[in-house]
Amino acid sequence: MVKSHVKVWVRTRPSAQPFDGLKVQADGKSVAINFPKTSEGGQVHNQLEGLAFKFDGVLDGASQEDVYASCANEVVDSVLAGYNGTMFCYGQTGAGKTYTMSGEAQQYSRRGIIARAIHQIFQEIDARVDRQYTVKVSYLEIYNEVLYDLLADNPALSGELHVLEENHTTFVKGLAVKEVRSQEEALSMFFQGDAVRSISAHALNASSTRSHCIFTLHLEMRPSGESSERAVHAKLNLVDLAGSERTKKTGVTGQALKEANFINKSLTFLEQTVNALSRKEGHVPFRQTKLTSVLRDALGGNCKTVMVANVWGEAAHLEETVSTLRFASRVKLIETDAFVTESNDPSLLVRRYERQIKELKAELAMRDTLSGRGHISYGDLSDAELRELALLVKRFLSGEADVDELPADTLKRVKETFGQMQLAYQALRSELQQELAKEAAQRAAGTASAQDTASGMGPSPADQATVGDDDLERSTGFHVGQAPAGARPMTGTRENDAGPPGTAHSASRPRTPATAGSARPPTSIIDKNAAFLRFKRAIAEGQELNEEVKERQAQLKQARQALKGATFAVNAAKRDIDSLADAVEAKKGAQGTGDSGDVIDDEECQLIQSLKAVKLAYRREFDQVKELRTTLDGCIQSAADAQQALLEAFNGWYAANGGSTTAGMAITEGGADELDPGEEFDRMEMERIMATDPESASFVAAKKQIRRKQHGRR
Ligand SMILES: Nc1ncnc2c1ncn2[C@@H]1O[C@H](COP(=O)(O)OP(=O)(O)OP(=O)(O)O)[C@@H](O)[C@H]1O
Repeated sequence: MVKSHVKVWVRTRPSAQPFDGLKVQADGKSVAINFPKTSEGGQVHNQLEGLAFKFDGVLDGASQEDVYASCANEVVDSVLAGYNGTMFCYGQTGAGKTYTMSGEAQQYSRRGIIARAIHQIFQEIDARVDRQYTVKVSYLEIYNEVLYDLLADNPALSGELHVLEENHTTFVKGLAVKEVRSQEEALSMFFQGDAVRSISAHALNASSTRSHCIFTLHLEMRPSGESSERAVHAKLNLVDLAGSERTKKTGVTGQALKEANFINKSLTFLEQTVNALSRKEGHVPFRQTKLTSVLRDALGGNCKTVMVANVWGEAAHLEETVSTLRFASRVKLIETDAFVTESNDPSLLVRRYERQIKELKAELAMRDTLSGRGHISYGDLSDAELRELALLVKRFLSGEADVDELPADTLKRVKETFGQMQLAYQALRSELQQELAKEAAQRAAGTASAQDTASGMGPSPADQATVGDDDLERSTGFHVGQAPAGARPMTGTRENDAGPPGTAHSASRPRTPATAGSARPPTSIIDKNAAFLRFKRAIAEGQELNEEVKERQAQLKQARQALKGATFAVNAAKRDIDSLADAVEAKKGAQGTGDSGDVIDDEECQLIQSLKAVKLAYRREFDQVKELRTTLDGCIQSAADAQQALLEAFNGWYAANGGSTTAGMAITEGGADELDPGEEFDRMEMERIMATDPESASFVAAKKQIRRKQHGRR
């Protein structure tokens, strides 16, 4: 942070009738004013004979070039070094503020500070190959306490700007900040804005500017290339204030009087602000007016600031000159704290983080390989993996897979497993509710038409839907039991009520694998499972596809084993490397570090050669692990594809044979295949029991289980 006082320079406007009581001292920094005597020989000014002021410099009769070199050049250098800078011209109407800041547009030699600053900035940009710059410009006008954007397409309609405060700094919300790529572009922006500035003829100035204007150059600088995501931001505010005037003296009326009142009021607030700052008061009334709000940083914040006090050194303007110099001497007391503002470029930061993630993943993969976990993937599960997991969860729920088979290698897989369980649970609950409702409805209808049934007119018991079917139980792992009389489906607990449409894939919800998703309509799951069995066993297409599934699953198993073997070999090689490296170190230690340290004996030479060989073997094994990992991925996909093909073919066949393609189906991979004719008979028997005498279902089921165990023993 650089603490500095605001630098103040005084510039005198050339005059044909200079006031001889105004003297610039030999040091080039001080001004002395000797007040004239009244006709009666008294003092005109508060009984004072004179006043003396000292500034950073007095520019008397100085050319535009000299003015720039003396007081502007240094600020612009600071801005190019990353500090904010502000230059402002203050003085009475007609004292030469606009001439100093903007100059005379028609004459190049008389161009002002703005044009010269633009030139200096672009000259520096052209000369620096080690830095990249982005330059933007804005042009703000404060006229009668309203903010206007002089670079807006229609500046007259741009009065919707607001000064906002953020982190003790202010900015104008809505002000256009336009990028310029060359000196020409920046200058044409400046001229374009200048052309729409509020100018009107005045008694003291034929082309008086009736507003405060701030032309700002916004710079963003960073080292060339992509090496750094840090960027430095700096602003250069070039401010041309409207001129103060004594309206009684100038006799302005109408619009000019209104403008003068606004100008004087805002300059009075500026003076109050400067007074508070110079006296280091606790409260500084920045917010009293737009001007002080906008100049907040320049006056007491993060900025290097220079003021040019323009004076019109004629006897007629003595009072205004004294007032300007008094104000200037107070401004000189103000301290600012300038510091370089750095920010991070988000796009470059993202690239750096991506690089880091890649490196960390590689590191993790290496560690996993070394610890025998080379097959683990930390990324999102592919659709094939998701389908495989859904099948595994279903097998687990139906009791066909052991809990040890569930993945526990990464948190992602564990979470996904729970997600799949949640999906399966919701689907089952929905199906069961529907089955229960159907059953209850049928029972109610059965009571009502008992007469019809007795006379053989109702549906046969075997045709009725069942609850607690053994196959269902087997496929889900849940015991359904018996629906209580009068059971009704629960409301508001359907699968679809789990969330609004489209939320099923949100981060907090389990992802639905392509073959296992979608809400299921009330169709008999048992019938469809039985049909699936038939399709795989008795239908040629189903048999063929089922064989394919089995073959690919066998390949998958083989690929897993191969990967396991290769991982084991890598670990063995790593262990060999470690022990050989230890042996080499031990040998070196035993030989000591004398002059003969570079000479090695046969044994050490052999150890080193073995180490080299093992390292080579390790590299080979490691490459093989990588290759096998790719093969395994392919096998997972291929097995899932085969399963998918089987399901699709089955659905087609099922629909063609009168089944509903939307009916839910518990895929009992392998398990359902194991139903023998006896079990098939059991299942049919259970269906019949549930239809005729549901209360005996538990009894029958228990018997059946015993039968199954006996069958297993056989
Ligand atoms: N140093 C100077 N050298 C030559 N001409 C000057 C100088 N200073 C001012 N002038 C001339 O004086 C006139 C008034 O100057 P200018 O418009 O810059 O005053 P101002 O302080 O901006 O007034 P206002 O507040 O009314 O806008 C202009 O015609 C300008 O060319």
